[in-house]
This record gives sequence, C-alpha cells and structure tokens, in this order.
Amino acid sequence: MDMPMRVTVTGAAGQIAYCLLPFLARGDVFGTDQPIELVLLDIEEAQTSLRGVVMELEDGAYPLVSVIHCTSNVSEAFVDCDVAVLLGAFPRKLGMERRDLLLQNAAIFKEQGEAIHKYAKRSVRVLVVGNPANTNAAVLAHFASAIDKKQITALSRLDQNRATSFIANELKVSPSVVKNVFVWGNHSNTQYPDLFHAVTNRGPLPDWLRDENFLREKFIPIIQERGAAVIKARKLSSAMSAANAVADHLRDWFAGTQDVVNMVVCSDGSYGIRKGIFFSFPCYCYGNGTFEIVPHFPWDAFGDPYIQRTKQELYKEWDQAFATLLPKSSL
Ligand SMILES: NC(=O)c1ccc[n+]([C@@H]2O[C@H](COP(=O)([O-])OP(=O)(O)OC[C@H]3O[C@@H](n4cnc5c(N)ncnc54)[C@H](O)[C@@H]3O)[C@@H](O)[C@H]2O)c1
Ligand SMILES: O=C(O)CC[C@H](O)C(=O)O
Repeated sequence: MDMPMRVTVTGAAGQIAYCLLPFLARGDVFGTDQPIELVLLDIEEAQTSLRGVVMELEDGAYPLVSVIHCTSNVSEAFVDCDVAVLLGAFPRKLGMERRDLLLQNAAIFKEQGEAIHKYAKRSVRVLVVGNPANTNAAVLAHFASAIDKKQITALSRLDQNRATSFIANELKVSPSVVKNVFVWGNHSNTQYPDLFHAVTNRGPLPDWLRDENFLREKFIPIIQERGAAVIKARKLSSAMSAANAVADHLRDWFAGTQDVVNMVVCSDGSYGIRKGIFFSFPCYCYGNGTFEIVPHFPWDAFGDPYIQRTKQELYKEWDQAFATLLPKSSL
C-alpha cells in the first residue's frame, strides 16, 4: 500500500460531492492501492448535513479511507493537501443567468486560492468544478501564485462525455469507441464541441454527422445547452454526471491515458488564446498530474466563429472578475 494521499473536497455537503465521494473512497479514481485521507470543507450552516455524509462514508466501511476530517475553516482544509477538488460554490438555479454567479463565486475562489498558496503542498493538484469554472480557476491561480499553473485545471470533461454519448447514440455504438471529440473554450453555452477530428473504431464519422447544418442546428446547441436542460428538468443542476466526469478527469490526469481528453487549463498562448486564460483544450495526460495541450489540431473555418465567441466570453469574464477582486492600481 502507498502512503495516504490527502484529498480535500469542498462543497462536501452538496449534491455533486454526494455522488463523487463513493468513487474516491472505492479507489475508482486514485487506484485500489492508494489510501486516502478525506478532508471535507463546507460552510458552517452545512456542517450538520456534512456530518450525515460522514456517517454514510463510515457506514461504507471503505478500506482505503484512513481519515475523514470535516471543517468549515478554509485554512485548515488545505493543510498539506495533495489534491483539491473544488465543488463548493453556488449552482445556477432555474431562472438565474450564469453571470449572476460570477462575482459571488469568484470571491470564494480568491479565498481558497490564498489558502492553497499558504497551506497546500507545493505539488498539489487542483480541479475546479464550481461555476463559472474557467474563470474561478483563473482567479484561484492568481491568488495561489506559489502553485505552478499547470497544476490547476477545471472541468470540461462533462461536456466531452455529453458530446461523446450523443454521437454514440446517433451511431448506435458504445461511447467507448468514440474518440477525439474536442471541446474548446468556456464551460458555458458558448463552448465549441468539435467533431472535426472525431473517429470511431470504424474510422471517421459518417458525412451526415459532419454536415454543417446538422452541427449548427442540432449537435452544437444540444451540447451547449445540456446543462440548462438538466436544470430545467431536475430543477437542480447536474450532479451524477458531473461527479462521473470529475472521476474521469482525475483518473486520467493521475493515471495517464492513451486517449485525447479535454481539460480546462491555463493557456500558454496555444492556438492564439491569451496567456493566463483558462480555456478547454484537448490534452494528452501522461500520469502523475501532468499533461500537454495537444498541438497541431486546429479547428476549421466552420469552427472559427465559435472559438472567437467563447474566447471573447472568457476575456470578458476575466475582466469582470478581476475588476472587483483586485485593487484598481494593479489592473
Ligand atoms: N464544471 C462542470 O461541469 C459543472 C457541472 C455541474 C455543476 N457544476 C457546478 O458545481 C458547483 C456545485 O454544484 P452542486 O450541485 O454540488 O451544488 P450544491 O448547492 O448541491 O452544493 C454546493 C455546496 O457548496 C457549499 N458551499 C458554498 N459556498 C462554499 C464555500 N465558500 N466553501 C465551501 N463550500 C461552500 C454549499 O454549502 C453546498 O453544500 C456549482 O457551482 C455548479 O454550478 C459544474
Ligand atoms: O449552470 C449551468 O448552465 C450548467 C450547470 C453545470 O455546469 C452543467 O453543465 O450541468
């Protein structure tokens, strides 16, 4: 057995955490030889509910979980942290716009970035899930300046899984044989799900799945609006599929994979995206929390307006978030 890994989950009394914690506890993410110490952070008002979650974890009798620690103290939550899974944020409810969340949630990621900067291990890996995930990750990276930005990612795997499942359903094949579905940009309804390089085990996608009208009128809007459709149906934002995507993202980031996967990462200027912007790119994962943005897979002329739109949305979110979080003199 390896040394325990200290995994901090924020928003631990929330609905994504409720679906995610069993994956972590069973070894489905970090491996069945990897013990974990769970540190569960939520706000003071959620501590009673969090205690119920801990009771259920205890009742799971998971051999890999060596310690469970609950707290509402942000500093305490990140002491010696190896992996931080940041779910804690207010989700969008029916009738709310994403921009309503931006300022409220950015303040949470400033505070958590500062705590990670001070208390986490320098090797910590951070996954931001709370929305608006890309901009929250950018805020966190700014305030956790001791941490290499390549150690901070946000979630676009749910969008990849949605797009992959959609194509598999259309072709009546298993999602496991659909590869190279790319998701560019913001985890929002401006994202660009891109089938230009997608293949199945039978080869390239058939022409009708690459038809521009089909892409423009059906595939792209369905994937872009899928989160909103789930909110409309459940009156709550996605949780089971989000937790599954978090598990996929972390497993591939830590164990490595032969497949190209999509992650929101800090742009190094790749594909002309401004440095520092957290943007969903197709990535190679080499294991142990390392990755590389896939080079040489540009979008075509059809994709370009979508990329411009999602890029502009992210630049605007950046300006809005940092205008309130930073003193005017440093902007
Ligand atoms: N990136 C994605 O693909 C994706 C997918 C689904 C949901 N989300 C987002 O994930 C977030 C969590 O969703 P959920 O459905 O679990 O929401 P939820 O409301 O069920 O749970 C959120 C939890 O966060 C806690 N919280 C609030 N402020 C906090 C703080 N400052 N510190 C610690 N905890 C805090 C709340 O008390 C609550 O327990 C939302 O922002 C949602 O929009 C992202
Ligand atoms: O608030 C939203 O529109 C989406 C919530 C969540 O990120 C999802 O994709 O299901």
